[in-house]
Amino acid sequence: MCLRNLIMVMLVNPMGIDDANILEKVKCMTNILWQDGNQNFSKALHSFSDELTELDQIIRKMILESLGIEKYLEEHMNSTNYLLRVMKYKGPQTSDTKLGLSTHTDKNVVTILYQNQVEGLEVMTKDGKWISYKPSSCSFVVMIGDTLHAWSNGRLHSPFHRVMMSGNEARYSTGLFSIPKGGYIIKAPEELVDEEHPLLFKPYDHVEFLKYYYSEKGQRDQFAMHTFCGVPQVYI
Ligand SMILES: O=C(O)CCC(=O)C(=O)O
Ligand SMILES: [Fe+2]
Repeated sequence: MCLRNLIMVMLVNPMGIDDANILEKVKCMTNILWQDGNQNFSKALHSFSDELTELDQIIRKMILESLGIEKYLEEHMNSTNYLLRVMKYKGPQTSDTKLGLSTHTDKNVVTILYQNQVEGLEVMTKDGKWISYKPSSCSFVVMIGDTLHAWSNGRLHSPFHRVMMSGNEARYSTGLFSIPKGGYIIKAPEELVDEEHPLLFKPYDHVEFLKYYYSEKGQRDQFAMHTFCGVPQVYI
């Protein structure tokens, strides 16, 4: 079991599919799970991922446009792959609240979450308060990850979030994660760095960062990105 799964050990069972927007890649996974490959399931997962990939790109385009740096659009879109994670959180069978998924920030670019009617997702506000998300069948949660926080030189914030569970019902959720390709160097565009906005993170490779994040030290480090490549700030 990898460390990523160890932190999820409490109530959640995740399954991840790399490149879920490519049908053949989804089939590789469903062929392992079902003898006949379960075509309906693989098609449903693929078309869901495909639609969310489009949504991810619309969101990222809006962000780049709002920051006035559309010229990086193509590079930005080409720098990522997509992972779909499907998760089941067991109901803890008690009215006490139990930790389903521990507090973390996402490490990727953008995450799009969708879930059934069972509540549990909580997001931390900037003043440190937890707010809970009330799910609805027609809403998605968009979460900014550490990569976009670093790339935007802090203009976008990657919030701490967690899942808290109570009661008997299982919570099912899915997340589509846009993830930087290995070897692609994440570096804030020069347009976003100036005297008022000094560089927050040194350029880095996401795969190298993940090696640190999944190390024993990294797993205990809530500010892993800062430790790994943060630029110490001098306040005068
Ligand atoms: O299940 C959820 O809604 C959240 C999952 C999550 O935060 C994650 O996989 O990073
Ligand atoms: Fe998350």
